[in-house]
Amino acid sequence: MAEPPVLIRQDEVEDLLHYKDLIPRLEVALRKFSKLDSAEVIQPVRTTVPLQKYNGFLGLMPAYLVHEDILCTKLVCFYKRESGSTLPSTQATVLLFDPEYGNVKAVMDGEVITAKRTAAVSAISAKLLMPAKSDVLTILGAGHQALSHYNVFTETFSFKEVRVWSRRKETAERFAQSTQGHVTVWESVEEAVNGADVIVTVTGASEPVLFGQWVKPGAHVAAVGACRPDWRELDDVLMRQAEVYVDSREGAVAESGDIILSGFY
Ligand SMILES: NC(=O)C1=CN([C@@H]2O[C@H](COP(=O)(O)OP(=O)(O)OC[C@H]3O[C@@H](n4cnc5c(N)ncnc54)[C@H](O)[C@@H]3O)[C@@H](O)[C@H]2O)C=CC1
Ligand SMILES: O=C(O)C1=NCCCC1
Repeated sequence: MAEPPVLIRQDEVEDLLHYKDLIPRLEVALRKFSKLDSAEVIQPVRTTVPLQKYNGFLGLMPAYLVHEDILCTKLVCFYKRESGSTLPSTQATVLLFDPEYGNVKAVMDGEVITAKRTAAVSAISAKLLMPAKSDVLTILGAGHQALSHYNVFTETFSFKEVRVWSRRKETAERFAQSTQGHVTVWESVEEAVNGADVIVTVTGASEPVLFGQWVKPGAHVAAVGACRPDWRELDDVLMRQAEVYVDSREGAVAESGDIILSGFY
């Protein structure tokens, strides 16, 4: 009989998962995953189960890395919360399987994995695509992803200025007080992104918050928040003037509201 699974708690994942290890591993995995007809990473577009009563979704995200023989799945519930709600917007668990026997070997907290994996991928995109001289980073949104993006972007790059905007100024101020380095708080998106070289959008918005007319030509936008077909963060002008890179075309056209609703595809 198989051993019962190991349980890896959130604080343990936090201690074990470091960007210096995560980024190179993700670069390798993304390179394989993004290949057309990749046979090395089997990762179907996730299945989502609507939780209409709670304004949320359950996402099932299985993946198999063939050569490494790693079989796992993330199970994530995510919600659109009212402003000021104290309920979590994301809850995630990652299961690691023994691919030969099919038993679960480890049950891991997925909160930190979600925060760090997502931010690390944005940092990889910036490494490849941001202007060579990037001094100003603007983060739109001030939640969990904002913090993980702040951490990895300041650990990986040398920005002269980091700005934050959130729809409630107090939330942005709280965020700025929680960071290691200095962050300036801005009251409007237009001002916050004026002259920014890199913009990270990590809001729970359903309508565009970032408009193309405000974005400096050549700036890099890491668009993270609008991960449902009817959610948006970027307007049509920005989508039309941008060169768009995605990890998975299949996933993007099924799930990205910015791509689908702008008619980009
Ligand atoms: N693409 C991906 O792989 C991932 C996407 N996400 C998405 O990223 C977004 C942020 O996630 P978390 O930071 O974990 O959430 P969070 O709840 O911790 O923070 C959300 C932030 O967005 C702001 N916000 C909410 N509604 C807004 C609106 N209508 N307009 C402007 N700002 C609004 C909130 O005030 C808060 O600052 C969510 O939409 C989440 O679903 C999260 C994880 C992974
Ligand atoms: O990990 C992801 O991918 C998530 N997508 C939607 C929001 C929750 C996490």
